[in-house]
Amino acid sequence: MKTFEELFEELSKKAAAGDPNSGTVKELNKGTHFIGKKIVEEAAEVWMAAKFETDDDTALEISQLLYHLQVMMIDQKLTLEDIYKKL
Ligand SMILES: N=c1c2ncn([C@@H]3O[C@H](COP(=O)(O)OP(=O)(O)OP(=O)(O)O)[C@@H](O)[C@H]3O)c2ncn1[C@@H]1O[C@H](COP(=O)(O)O)[C@@H](O)[C@H]1O
Repeated sequence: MKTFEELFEELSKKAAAGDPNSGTVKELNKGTHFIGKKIVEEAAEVWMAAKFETDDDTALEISQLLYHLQVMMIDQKLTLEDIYKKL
């Protein structure tokens, strides 16, 4: 189990290191348009899981949406603080 902050730190380090085995690095290399499409896709999966699947399925889809949002934050060079200031 990991927190939102721990995941962001992990992804930021992988991005900085350019780890070739990292799915995050591969996704970042595909660019903003690709990441945006993943966010829209995962958001729809959250909606469908909430409507038709179990709580556990919905939690999984929400975790995946949060992951892709973090990838977009890194792509856009946004920090956690940048987001928290808006909450
Ligand atoms: N939390 C996640 C995470 N959530 C979602 N995903 C990615 O998002 C995809 C979502 O799965 P879906 O089945 O919905 O999507 P899909 O379209 O069927 O799958 P793809 O064709 O996109 O692979 C997964 O295949 C992963 O590629 C994630 N990839 C990585 N992480 C975590 O990120 C960290 C770094 O991962 P790496 O960069 O790969 O080392 C690790 O701690 C991982 O646990």
